[in-house]
Amino acid sequence: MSANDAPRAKQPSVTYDSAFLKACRREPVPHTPVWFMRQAGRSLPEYRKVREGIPMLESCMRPELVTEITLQPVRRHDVDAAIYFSDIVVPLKAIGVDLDIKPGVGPVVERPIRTRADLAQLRDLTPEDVSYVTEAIGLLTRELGATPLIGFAGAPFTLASYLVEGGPSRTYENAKAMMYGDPELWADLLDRLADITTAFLKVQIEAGASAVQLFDSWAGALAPVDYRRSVLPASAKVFEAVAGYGVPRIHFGVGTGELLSLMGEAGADVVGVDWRVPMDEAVRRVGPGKALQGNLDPTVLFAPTEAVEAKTREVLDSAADLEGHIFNLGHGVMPSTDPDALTRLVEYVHTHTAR
Ligand SMILES: Cc1c2[nH]c(c1CCC(=O)O)Cc1[nH]c(c(CCC(=O)O)c1C)Cc1[nH]c(c(CCC(=O)O)c1C)Cc1[nH]c(c(C)c1CCC(=O)O)C2
Repeated sequence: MSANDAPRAKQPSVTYDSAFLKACRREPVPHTPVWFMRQAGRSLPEYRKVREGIPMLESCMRPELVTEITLQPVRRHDVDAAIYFSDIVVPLKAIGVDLDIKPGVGPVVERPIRTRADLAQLRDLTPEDVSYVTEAIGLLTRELGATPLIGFAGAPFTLASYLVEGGPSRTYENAKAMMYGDPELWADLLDRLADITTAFLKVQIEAGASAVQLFDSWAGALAPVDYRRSVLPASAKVFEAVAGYGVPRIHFGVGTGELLSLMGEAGADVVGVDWRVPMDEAVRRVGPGKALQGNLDPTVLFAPTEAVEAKTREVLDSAADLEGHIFNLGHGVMPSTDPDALTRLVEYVHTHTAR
């Protein structure tokens, strides 16, 4: 099936005119829309309460719990979009990869993928493998009404980094050794992950997600030449495969200042920017025709309110000439962030950009 034959998403028309989707489409907005990566999670006491005694991956498979956790930051902060509560390794778990999310560590893979034979761990993902996602998104879109829901998945490189290393890494030495030493195996691994990621995004869009974000969180570890040759083709395959749905596609990574133009080239409608590159410079690197998302340093929220406001002003000023700007942090909310600081930040952006 080519991208253009893709079934149309069950796009709830009530979300179409939201500030978030307008900004993604680079249309005029009533105010700059705001949401936060990792807005659902450990910064919220109500999250810690409902998660008590339930392991992370198990919580991702309970539709009522997923719905409640996804809605918590929307109720509390008045953000312009919800992000589906899950994790990038959920689709891998769903096809039977032996992995767990260890508190304070992150995803840990029992049998890391190092040889061609290890690829057998990765079969195709079917909607039945993640029926709880379809169910949760059905519940969520009803509750959310006019507030758009963002679906997401891990990009092939970031997923591969966990699968090859066996867990979080600072250097990605095993993944890079495969990329340089056995380019064919590497390309086959990323291609298989692209198909799994595509299937997972399609489930979310067909269930009612209004936009999707591809997290290539660790792509910043790569030089542009290696990103273009060994990573971009797999991410581009994902973006192309969901293009026909017409929902905005966001592409995000950390430390990707030198990759911004390539990340746009991969096929995104919106490029996420971390805090290291100001938005006016980011737009020059990405080029015309794409909206940008970002980019307040998440650690700024630990400073007094006046400092948060001054740094927020800087972001808004550097984004003032953008055609489409979605305000976000440059990476996820840190667990020890004061949730009230997030609520104040949303209100500040809304009032200072009201048109
Ligand atoms: C790299 C990555 C992962 N997971 C994710 C990424 C890409 C985003 C990024 O760059 O931060 C994506 C993710 N993970 C989670 C979300 C929820 C939705 C949201 O953004 O609000 C999203 C979008 C929940 C989660 N994912 C995880 C938690 C914490 C687990 C818990 O609450 O018990 C949550 C709320 C676990 C996880 N999962 C992962 C890590 C590094 C960790 C943290 C480990 C730790 O410090 O404990 C892998």
